[in-house]
Amino acid sequence: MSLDHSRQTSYRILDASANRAAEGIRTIEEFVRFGLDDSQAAAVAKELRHELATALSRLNRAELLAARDTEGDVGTALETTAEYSRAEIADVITAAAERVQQSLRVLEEYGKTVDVEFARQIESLRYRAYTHHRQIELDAITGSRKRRLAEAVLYLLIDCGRSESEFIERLQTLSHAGVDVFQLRDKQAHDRQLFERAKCGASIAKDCNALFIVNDRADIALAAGADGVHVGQDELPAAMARRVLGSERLVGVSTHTIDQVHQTIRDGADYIGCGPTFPSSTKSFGSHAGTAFLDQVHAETRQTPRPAFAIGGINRTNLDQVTACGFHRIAVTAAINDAEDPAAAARELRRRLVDR
Ligand SMILES: Cc1ncc(COP(=O)(O)OP(=O)(O)O)c(N)n1
Ligand SMILES: Cc1ncsc1CCOP(=O)(O)O
Ligand SMILES: [Mg+2]
Repeated sequence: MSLDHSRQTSYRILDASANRAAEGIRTIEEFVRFGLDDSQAAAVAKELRHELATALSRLNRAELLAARDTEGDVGTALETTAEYSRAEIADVITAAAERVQQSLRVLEEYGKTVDVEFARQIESLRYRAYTHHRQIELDAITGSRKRRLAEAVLYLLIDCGRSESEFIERLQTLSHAGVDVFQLRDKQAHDRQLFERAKCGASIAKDCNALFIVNDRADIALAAGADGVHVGQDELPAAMARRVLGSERLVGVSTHTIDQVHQTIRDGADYIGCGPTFPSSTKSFGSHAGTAFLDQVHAETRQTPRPAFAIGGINRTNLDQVTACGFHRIAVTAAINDAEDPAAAARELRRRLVDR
């Protein structure tokens, strides 16, 4: 092969692979943006696209275009049946992620014959794309809400607040301080106010990468676009809440006995609240399930993993008793909302839940 022909072959391969990589990255970016509504992941996806464009700008575009010969490409007629079998979005993402990895690898290898620095940039992009796309593939398969729930340790119950602006500020401050899940629980608020706050809270929480759950009301959770609902033992059964919300959103259920835990898991709840653990200034109870219940849940639910949040009177003073039961997820109201510095309280609780 003459030198000229060899260079033209490299450019022809680079041109085709660059297009495939860009298409694959864009396919995944669209899912992150419109399917996951995940602003952080969308920003990373956009960065990857720009990194590819920056690396490609090192190549001579005129040479790339001159080398392009789609009509003469013997590979265009070869299509596999697999290319047309995409039963679910997860299949689309898997195929796109594989396409990106393969085409970046091709760019890297043939790029070495043209510009070593280009090959280096592509290699670093390939690693970044691998990590990013792996997470998105997981999200597509398991659902991003479930993944974020699985990672959550600090869950805060909040009311509607004095005003919408105060509510927004509280959500933003506390999510930055480490609250993973917010639950709108306001027994005094009218439906309209609950709906308005739920709508606003769901949108703010999404931007902050936190989950937003509505207490008791599956209808309001759905109408407001919240991430899920939390129901108690005397409220809508989990299966009915699921019917209202569908499989994409989360259903959490309060449990006070081990039988309820087993039943709740059978009913398909995504997480459980376990308590009341200690006397609470937020809600009064005739009796408390206590830490003995937490011990029992921890011992019996290791085989059926569902995130379990201890609730009821938990604060910085008694937290160690909760973690000693093997619980590293808590749901609180007063410990954060009534603290002199709620953000500092959230940061401390989070640190102690994570540092084991
Ligand atoms: C996370 C979490 N766990 C338990 C509860 C209590 O729910 P419920 O028993 O329905 O009581 P109310 O909150 O409705 O008074 C919860 N809200 N969140
Ligand atoms: C709603 C609820 N259900 C069981 S305990 C509780 C209140 C939780 O708030 P606090 O953390 O202030 O006890
Ligand atoms: Mg309830």
